[in-house]
Amino acid sequence: MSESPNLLEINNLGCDFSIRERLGWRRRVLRAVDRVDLTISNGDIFGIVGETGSGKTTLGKAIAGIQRPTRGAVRLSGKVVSSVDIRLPKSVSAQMQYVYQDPGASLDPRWTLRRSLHEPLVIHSPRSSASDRENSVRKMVTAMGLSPGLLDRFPHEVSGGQLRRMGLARVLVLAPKIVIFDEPTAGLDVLVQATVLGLMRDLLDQFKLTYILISHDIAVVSSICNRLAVMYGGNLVEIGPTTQVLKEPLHPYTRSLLASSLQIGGSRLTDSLEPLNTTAPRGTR
Ligand SMILES: Nc1ncnc2c1ncn2[C@@H]1O[C@H](COP(=O)(O)OP(=O)(O)OP(=O)(O)O)[C@@H](O)[C@H]1O
Repeated sequence: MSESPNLLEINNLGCDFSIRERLGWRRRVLRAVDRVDLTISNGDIFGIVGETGSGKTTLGKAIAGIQRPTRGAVRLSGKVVSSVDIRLPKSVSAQMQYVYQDPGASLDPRWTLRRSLHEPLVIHSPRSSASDRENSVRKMVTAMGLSPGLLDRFPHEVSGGQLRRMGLARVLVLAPKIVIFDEPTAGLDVLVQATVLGLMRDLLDQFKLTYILISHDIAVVSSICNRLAVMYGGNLVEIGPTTQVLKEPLHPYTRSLLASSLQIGGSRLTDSLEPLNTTAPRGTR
């Protein structure tokens, strides 16, 4: 079988939840994600933007294999890795990493940072030697701009920014192909946002990564992503190169998202209208 040119292909993906009616015990089906078709190429920084409850996190988790889809399939390099009846195998799950809003917060407060950073390698490469693991961990911590000396400390003994970087190091030490960031800059002030986005960019180049970036903030997504999808009510209503989506939004929801973002922080958004990759096709539904 010839290898697909797309790193990731998502076909007709859907995720339903069974939820209880407001009154009584009857249940109904909520289509959190429906009929999502997407292709992501090597090196893409692909943004998914939409309002709260539009299904961004559910979609991200379904792609990463954390949420089992109800319909459709996810293919990595042409091979089905997740569908209704296929659960992401361990060998593949290391290749697609999901990063929660603050990756530092997921580090165990009772463990030294060294133990937390070794742990994913112990799970995914159980035959690796302790010294090989230590080398990989030190290399990654250094790439994050941190001193390996910090590895002897506990989470409460480093700064918030250092902890966030340690959390990211824990994800990247597995050498994933695709990293899915869920709201990586939410709750940060604009200067720290810029630092986090700058670090993400550096790591992408250094480790040849591909990103999916989930955010409710179209200005943040536009500042770093070369392609953008707009999510509304569980559907991707618009997909295209970032510059085109910003300049010529096709869907009314995208237009209203842009209008409200321009009112809040217009200069940030217009700054990101610099030419990015405009060659990829776009569409709306
Ligand atoms: N485990 C679950 N059980 C039932 N409903 C769920 C579950 N997870 C999410 N939902 C619902 O699915 C819909 C999509 O949720 P999701 O978290 O994917 O949205 P989102 O766009 O990421 O929102 P936010 O920006 O607020 O994080 C929402 O209506 C949510 O209430």
